Amino acid sequence: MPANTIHMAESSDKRFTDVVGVDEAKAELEEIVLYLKDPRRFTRLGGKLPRGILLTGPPGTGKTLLARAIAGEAGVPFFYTSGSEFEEMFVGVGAKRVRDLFREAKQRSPCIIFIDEIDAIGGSRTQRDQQSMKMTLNQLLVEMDGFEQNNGVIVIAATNFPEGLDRALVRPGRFDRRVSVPLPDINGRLQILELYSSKTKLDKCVDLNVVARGTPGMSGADLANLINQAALKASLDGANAVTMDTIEWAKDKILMGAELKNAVISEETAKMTAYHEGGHALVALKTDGADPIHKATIMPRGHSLGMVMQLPEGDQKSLSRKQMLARLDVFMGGRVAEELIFGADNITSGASSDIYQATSLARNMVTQYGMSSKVGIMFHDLSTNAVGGQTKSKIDDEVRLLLEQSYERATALLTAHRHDLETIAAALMEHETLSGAEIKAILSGKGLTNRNKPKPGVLQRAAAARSVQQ
Ligand SMILES: Nc1ncnc2c1ncn2[C@@H]1O[C@H](COP(=O)(O)OP(=O)(O)OP(=O)(O)O)[C@@H](O)[C@H]1O
Ligand SMILES: [Zn+2]
Repeated sequence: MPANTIHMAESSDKRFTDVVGVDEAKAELEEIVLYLKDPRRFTRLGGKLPRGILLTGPPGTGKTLLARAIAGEAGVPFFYTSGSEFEEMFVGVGAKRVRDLFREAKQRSPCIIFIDEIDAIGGSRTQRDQQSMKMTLNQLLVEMDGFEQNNGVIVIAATNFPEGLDRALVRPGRFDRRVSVPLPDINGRLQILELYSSKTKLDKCVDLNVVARGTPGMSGADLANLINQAALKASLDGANAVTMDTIEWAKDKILMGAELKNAVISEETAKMTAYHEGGHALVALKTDGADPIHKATIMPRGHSLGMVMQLPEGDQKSLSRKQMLARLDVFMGGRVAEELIFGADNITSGASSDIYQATSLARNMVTQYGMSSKVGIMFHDLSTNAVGGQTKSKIDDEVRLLLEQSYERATALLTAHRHDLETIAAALMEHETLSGAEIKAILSGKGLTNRNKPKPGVLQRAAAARSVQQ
């Protein structure tokens, strides 16, 4: 096949309603649709557009689908390519392909060029032929630099590894708008499950809220697959509807097939994480000098099962001793909560990063900030041999003391407010993510007011209506 006929424009029948649970990304992309519908009018009215848009996020979260939906909404041609495709057939033709692609796209404008896995040409690793890749990448940069604002071609690229991209690609005037397409939260998962089960007959025992709660870490593609597998199994079994058991079966099947096994967490782990993060949050809330909580979450991300994010107030170039002690206490809060609720035998390794951070802070207090009377106001450089054995052990004693006292303060605090800890943990298990304000509202008994809780979808409402009737 001659290289210049390889790029065929598709017409997309996808719409924004086909992509759910990623509302923020959709909102950010809406103006692109307006632009594509009438590029000249848009720019005449003063609209400024990014040249290229980078969709970032884990596999299967709907990046390709979103790009197709933009084309569908705007009614413009969609050129699909993937980074690996440029090089895979004949090494060295990548640059020519890029040139051909853009030429064709300009002829069909307004239109969308979508480049999946852009890291395959724009990344630094895994390339067989560095020289050829560079030429491909350079050609892409040349094409993008040659764009005029109103020529009607929008380039959208997707990657799972934005960090690995060549700097030149993300410079202003190139892929200068980044839109994140994250794994869906509980509400998003519910919407995706509803979308894909709308054409499937569900038994009334199926509560998609429960399924959504039990599938953290799954992407949209996983959830679509979950419903599909369950429907297949039900029809093979000759059943006339998908039951909760069938869904459990499908979930196991998917988890076994994927590395997701670690990503999707068990109910038990979720509970442990909820108390752990709840412990951090409650100590932060009740300790004078601690930074305010931005949010707490038990959504797994990377290697972490959850986290509490704090927002330091103002611009903190230096911290007081009181603020440092508060930080130590907040670090301790996670482990202390685990121990308090589940017993000393059941504490987990989940606190290892907390312990590491607390220890480094305590050590800095002793060796760099002159905050230990026993060690004195003196800088000790532990990375050299300049610190004698006796001093070293004195330093260790002081660090240990700081950590132990902090552990005791956190234990006293969480023991006294155990009920609040349970309230936060329960709310985290229900909602996965809570803002600082929401945590305060829950503790003051106000509950969550204007939060878009997982709304009972059509199917649940129907199921609820059925169960009331019976
Ligand atoms: N948010 C979503 N809403 C509806 N369907 C989704 C969503 N996310 C994923 N899907 C389903 O999963 C399929 C795969 O998603 P898609 O190819 O768009 O993911 P991607 O983010 O481009 O993944 P990759 O990084 O692996 O290319 C879609 O065709 C769709 O069926
Ligand atoms: Zn922790």
